[in-house]
Amino acid sequence: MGKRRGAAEPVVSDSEQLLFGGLLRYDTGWNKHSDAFLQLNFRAMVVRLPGMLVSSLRLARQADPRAARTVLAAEVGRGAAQAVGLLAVNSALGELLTGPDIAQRLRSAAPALIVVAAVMLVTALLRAATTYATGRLEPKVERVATELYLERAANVELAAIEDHAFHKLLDTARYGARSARRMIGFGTEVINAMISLIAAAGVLTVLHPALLPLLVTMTLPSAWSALTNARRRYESFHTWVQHARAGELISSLLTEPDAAPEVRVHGVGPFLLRHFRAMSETAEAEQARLARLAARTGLIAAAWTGLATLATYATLGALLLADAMALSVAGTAVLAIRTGSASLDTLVLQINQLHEEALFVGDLERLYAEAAERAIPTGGEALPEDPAEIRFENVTFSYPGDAARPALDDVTLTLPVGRIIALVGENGSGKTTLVKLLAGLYTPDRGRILWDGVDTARADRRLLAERIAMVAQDFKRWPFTARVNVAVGRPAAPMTEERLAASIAEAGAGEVVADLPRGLDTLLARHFSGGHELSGGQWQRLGIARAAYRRGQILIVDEPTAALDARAELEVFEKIRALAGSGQTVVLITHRLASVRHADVVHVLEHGRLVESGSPEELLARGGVYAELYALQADQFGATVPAPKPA
Ligand SMILES: Nc1ncnc2c1ncn2[C@@H]1O[C@H](COP(=O)(O)OP(=O)(O)OP(=O)(O)O)[C@@H](O)[C@H]1O
Repeated sequence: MGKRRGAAEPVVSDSEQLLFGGLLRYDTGWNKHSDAFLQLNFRAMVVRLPGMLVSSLRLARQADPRAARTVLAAEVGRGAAQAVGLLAVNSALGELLTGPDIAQRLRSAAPALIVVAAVMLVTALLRAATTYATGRLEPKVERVATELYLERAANVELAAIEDHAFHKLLDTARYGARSARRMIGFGTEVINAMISLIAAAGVLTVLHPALLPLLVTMTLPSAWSALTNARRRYESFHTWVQHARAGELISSLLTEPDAAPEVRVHGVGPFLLRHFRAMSETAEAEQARLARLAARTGLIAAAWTGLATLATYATLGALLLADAMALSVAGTAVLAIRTGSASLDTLVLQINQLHEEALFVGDLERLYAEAAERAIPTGGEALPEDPAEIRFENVTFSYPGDAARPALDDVTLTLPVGRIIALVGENGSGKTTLVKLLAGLYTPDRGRILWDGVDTARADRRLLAERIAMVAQDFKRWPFTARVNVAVGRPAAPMTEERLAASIAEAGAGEVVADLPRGLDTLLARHFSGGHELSGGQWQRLGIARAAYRRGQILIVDEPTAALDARAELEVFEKIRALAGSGQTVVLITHRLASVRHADVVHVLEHGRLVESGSPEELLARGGVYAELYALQADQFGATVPAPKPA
């Protein structure tokens, strides 16, 4: 489809430009998405109807097969009952309107009236059954769909999570689970309305063949208006989803504990609030645009319906004038047209709602598919049980969208197992990227990472992760108890007090835990009642305890002492040395070169390239980058303290 006429170029608001560096809206124009899911025309909707009904039924069966069967049976029953009811009413009317004696007419109509009463009773019972079963079914459907969503999302590669396009899909698909829930209700209504409409249409056709097309003509305008508005809403939702996320981000920054100190000291509150208002106003303008268009479409549809109604009654009048229809039949026809058009209206509205929800469920299904494509692969070769070394061979890696500046550029180095290996280099030189590749969080664009002879690209990624314990620079401070914060290092292992105590002792975190008001059961989230907050250094020790609890073959510690005081720093390095003494491989990233002197091997990185390798002594003697950085730090301590000025 071509670009829609009159679609103005979006204007970047000042807040979008200043805070986010540009437009936050996606171009979801019809020019870009010619997929079937965006083709919201009447034909496409009708063609997709069976598929939509089947997909909601499938979800329902997956969630609760018994409830699904009850709903289906009750709805089919209800539709059939309505058809029988309509025929009975028709026959009762026929008996009542013909014949000379009113008592005789009433007697003749009695059986049909009894059927009408019975049908009403059955309908009420079936409606109760549907209400109960749907009530049971809906939350389960939402849960099943949400679980699938979360499970798939948690299983994708880190690169997918960092990819903004995938994130957009995550955002939009989030609404799919709720839509799946709502589809159940709309699906049952559609089935019901369809069956009752068939009954009404049948009666009308029997009365006069011209009446059915007239009925359809009367209903078309509202169908068109509902569809047009649904398409606009859906398109707008997709365009604005990132903008909406940014608005939520700003509002959460105003309330979240991490930002609270700066919000207060730097007076960031009014600044954020101003931009929150500006962004909300931009979004409100879009809502106003949609409302304006909806009002206009509604008016056009109403005019069209008015004309069609006029045409219908004119036709009836003409049929009467031409003696082509009896007056009693015309009366029944008016009744049938009114009920028929009401039920057709309902049907169109329900199909439209079902279709709108199905679009969001479609997003969810696309997420399932894309997440499966970008999932961490399962299976693969086993890694050697006791490798002698891990080797990076000509490894090059660029972050997505930044291919011109590789974060690692043709790096070849060896990590001897059972030793302390230090990675050194200035900010942004690629140290963290290197350990992320080692941990299998990313895979090299070129080159290989070999465990003895086995290329990790072919290895089972889950087995690789099994071997790694990592204290990342920004390790997660889980808002749970201290116990969980340690044991989450290996959640699959049974949580024993011995293992916890040993890891805490290994990390030198005993004092931190002892100082907590409820020991390991203290909740480490200030914003919950009974919650407690730790200092940066105390958190760091818990982070190291978590890595110790994991008992991985390779321990990666990225800046382990950044938040530690001088004494604690010494202690942590002692612990790390002891770990290496017990055969553990430690890959250490640190800027404190004094602590590096206990490493067995030091690799120095610069702009993503390996520039030096060797023991600390060798590197000092060589007088290269390492020696220069070392001298810079040593100088700071060597500088004489200025003598106090005489009073
Ligand atoms: N998730 C990411 N997405 C895109 N680029 C990234 C990402 N992480 C790091 N980079 C870029 O890769 C380069 C290397 O970063 P890396 O974090 O590996 O450096 P580092 O040596 O660990 O730095 P530091 O000493 O500051 O921790 C930098 O230019 C950085 O901007």
